[in-house]
Amino acid sequence: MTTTKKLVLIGNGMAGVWTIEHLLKLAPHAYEITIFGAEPHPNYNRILLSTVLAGGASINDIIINDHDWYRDNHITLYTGDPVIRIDADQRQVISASGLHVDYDEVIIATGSRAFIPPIPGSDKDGVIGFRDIKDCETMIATAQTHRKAAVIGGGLLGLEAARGLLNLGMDVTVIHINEHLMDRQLDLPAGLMLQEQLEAQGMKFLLGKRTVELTGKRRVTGLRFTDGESLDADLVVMAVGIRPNIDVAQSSGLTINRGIVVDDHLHTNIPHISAVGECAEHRGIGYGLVAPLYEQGAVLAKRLAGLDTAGYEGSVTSTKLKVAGVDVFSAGQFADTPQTKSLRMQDDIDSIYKKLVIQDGKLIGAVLFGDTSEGSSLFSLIKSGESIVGREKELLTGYAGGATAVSPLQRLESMADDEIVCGCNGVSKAAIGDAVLQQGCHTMGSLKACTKASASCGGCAPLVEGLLQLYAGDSAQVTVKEGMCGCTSLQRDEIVEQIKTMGLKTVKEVMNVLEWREPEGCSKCRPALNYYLGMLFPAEYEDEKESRFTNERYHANIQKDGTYSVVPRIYGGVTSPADLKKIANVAEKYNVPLVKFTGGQRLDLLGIRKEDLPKIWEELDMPSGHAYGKTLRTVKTCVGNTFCRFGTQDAMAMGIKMEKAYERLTGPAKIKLAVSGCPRNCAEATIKDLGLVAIDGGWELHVGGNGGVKVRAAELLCTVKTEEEVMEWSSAYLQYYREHARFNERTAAWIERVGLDHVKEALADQQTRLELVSRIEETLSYTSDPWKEIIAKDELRKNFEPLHQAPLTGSTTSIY
Ligand SMILES: Cc1cc2nc3c(=O)[nH]c(=O)nc-3n(C[C@H](O)[C@H](O)[C@H](O)COP(=O)(O)OP(=O)(O)OC[C@H]3O[C@@H](n4cnc5c(N)ncnc54)[C@H](O)[C@@H]3O)c2cc1C
Ligand SMILES: NC(=O)c1ccc[n+]([C@@H]2O[C@H](COP(=O)([O-])OP(=O)(O)OC[C@H]3O[C@@H](n4cnc5c(N)ncnc54)[C@H](O)[C@@H]3O)[C@@H](O)[C@H]2O)c1
Ligand code: SF4
Ligand code: FES
Repeated sequence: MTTTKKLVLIGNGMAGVWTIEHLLKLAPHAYEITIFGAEPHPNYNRILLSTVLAGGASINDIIINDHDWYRDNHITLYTGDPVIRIDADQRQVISASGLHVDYDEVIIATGSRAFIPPIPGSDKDGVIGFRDIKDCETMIATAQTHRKAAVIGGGLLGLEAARGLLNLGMDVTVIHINEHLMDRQLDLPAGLMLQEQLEAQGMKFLLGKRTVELTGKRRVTGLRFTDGESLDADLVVMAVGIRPNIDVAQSSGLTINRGIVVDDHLHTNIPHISAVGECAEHRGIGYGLVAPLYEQGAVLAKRLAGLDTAGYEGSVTSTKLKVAGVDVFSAGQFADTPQTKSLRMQDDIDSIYKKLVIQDGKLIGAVLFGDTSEGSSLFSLIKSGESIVGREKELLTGYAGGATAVSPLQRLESMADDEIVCGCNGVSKAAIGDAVLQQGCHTMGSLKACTKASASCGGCAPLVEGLLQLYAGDSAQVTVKEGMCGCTSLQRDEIVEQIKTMGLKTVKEVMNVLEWREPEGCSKCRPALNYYLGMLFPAEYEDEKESRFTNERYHANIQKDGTYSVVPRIYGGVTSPADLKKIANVAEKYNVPLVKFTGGQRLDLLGIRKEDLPKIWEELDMPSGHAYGKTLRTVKTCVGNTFCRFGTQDAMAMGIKMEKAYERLTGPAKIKLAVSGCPRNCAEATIKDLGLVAIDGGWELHVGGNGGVKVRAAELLCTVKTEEEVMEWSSAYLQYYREHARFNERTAAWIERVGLDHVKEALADQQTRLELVSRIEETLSYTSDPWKEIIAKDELRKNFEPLHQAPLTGSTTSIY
């Protein structure tokens, strides 16, 4: 007869208890289990403390296993009683309260604690880390009585803490030692984009700053920095990294380096004592994210269950910042080395950045900002180590589709059953398969409720969705794709309809009333709602600057080195000596590094510092060219019949008339126009959103063209005789597009989707056209020149002052 062995787990946290859960599945009756926890709570999801702080969940919501679970599984739980020592000779675990518990096997899973750097004053009241429920409760309580918070450390934890404190109504400044945020996960361009988006949410930053003292008597009142500057603060949250909890191991004679040294089977140097989680160090690495810890736990559980296991060989990690409204993803090695090659794509209009790091033909790292939809498939590629030769660029643009050697479906099929799909919640492929096939979960919602997959950071949602489709086939009801983003399942037309019928007037109101899943929305839905509201209520709606992308907030295009470009409006591409002189004078005075003609026949001044923008606009005294926004950009013209012997109409005059009529017009996406004086079409009018081509005795209106990534020839909408008719049809078409396209949808994609016949039909009736004309005219009547507005208002000018500007280049140094 075999006797049940005694297993003691030290540490009631995420890695340890997950190992026990796994063990119970593999060998339910093999051990009599005792768990010691230093905290007074049952096992909870530490990851979701950020969500609790941000107001998105309660403490109860984040409990993984309540007291009943321990009881049902015959586990003895001692909470609030830390273990102080293991007596390996006596095979006993000794707790602070004096308990001695016998063991056959013991697991140390004591995790980490927040690193509190030895800055003078860091022991004052009001200085805390962010690690457990207690810290979270302290922050929530402090926000009720105090206002100013400082977070030291601009990493994942610091930024999630800062977002939570903002939600609690505090004025929050993040102090970061390096020149860009999340320097352990992101490169400079992504770090800068992140900073811009968080600033727009109200977060303040002091970058490249080292704190030397926390001031105040008993309670902290402020911080002092090496450069002599200071900052007031009633609460200081330290988020500068973690240190493994090794006290028990130290007092028990285990081998310790930075963490408790373990081999591939999670053995320590003393028999029958294993370690798992953040307290363990495997092959010189201590992990600070749950996915690798669960992989360790799976190996340990198998070994303790007496099953063969190949051992743990280390993990590639991926992270996703859990801040609503910001999409950031980083996996593997993001920094360049002499052995690596990288591909980058930067879209400053929509604030999207992608970087792939490649070594020996394999993907070894990726950084995504703004559009993280490819995150999980890139991460799978990094983990699989398969060759990506020949499809690197498709992977970067996200158009890999059929070009991949292994299709996404094949990759999902070839995943091992015990591979973790949702790192945050330790959900394996097999668990998802079970939920779909055995428990009938055929929607993302039911799958989430059943397995918790995708319920934390959301980074695994595309992978979970792929598996849902793999297992459920045609009966999968994938709802996430239906909405305009993951925050809602409503489609664009439903949202616009609801805004109209319910008279919703602000982005916040729309999100509240239409029950957004993410209370703050995300970088996809916020700008979209802002546009729809402005389009529907041009007279009353106050544009929400924080919902706009960087370029539109600063009315200039941000460049890859953090400087801006300025493009003044030159109607129809026709300029004058006086305007050219103004541009030349400004370029000379401000040492503008580059002056260049754009593809749209304008002059672009590149390399301008943010703080110089208002002065330059003032001195130029020209209207904004809106080269940065989802607006009318340019009307390109040929010389037409004024000079050209082939010309049949005055293309320049027509182009200038149109540009004056529609300048400052906002749209779902940018809008480009052109006018050619004859069918030779020198202004390339047939690859524009709206292009006029002159013919004998009239004009052809071509629509839905595009000369960008996916070239599309425009289609003929109509042929008209007079300039008045040109303006009537143009206005009606542009307004119809404004009212019906999805946010971010260029006319080319829109017409491709709805069909030219639909547009022709919609505009066929003159009465309808005139109503559209009157609506576009009303909208245009409320617009004003943004540069002039900023020049005139001190409070707007202030936004351009170099407040806490990080140096734009330089090396990253670190820490402690
Ligand atoms: C706010 C926050 C957000 C996070 N977000 C993410 C995320 O989005 N994604 C991600 O992958 N990771 C995230 N992490 C990190 C993740 O929570 C940790 O990697 C994970 O919790 C580590 O698990 P662990 O079991 O090793 O340690 P823990 O979960 O810390 O558990 C260790 C437990 O042991 C207890 N203990 C310590 N000493 C003793 C002792 N002597 N006796 C008894 N008990 C003891 C501790 O009190 C603790 O309860 C986040 C962390 C925080 C703080
Ligand atoms: N979404 C997520 O995945 C998530 C969220 C929260 C926490 N975590 C995990 O929790 C752990 C702790 O997170 P973290 O952000 O503290 O660690 P981190 O090491 O990722 O970041 C700490 C940051 O603080 C900066 N720093 C260091 N010393 C500083 C100083 N004296 N002054 C100002 N800045 C300083 C560093 O440059 C670094 O960027 C990590 O393991 C992290 O992976 C993950
Ligand atoms: S499009 Fe015709 S009118 Fe215009 S420049 Fe070319 S040839 Fe001349
Ligand atoms: S990986 Fe974070 S929720 Fe699944």
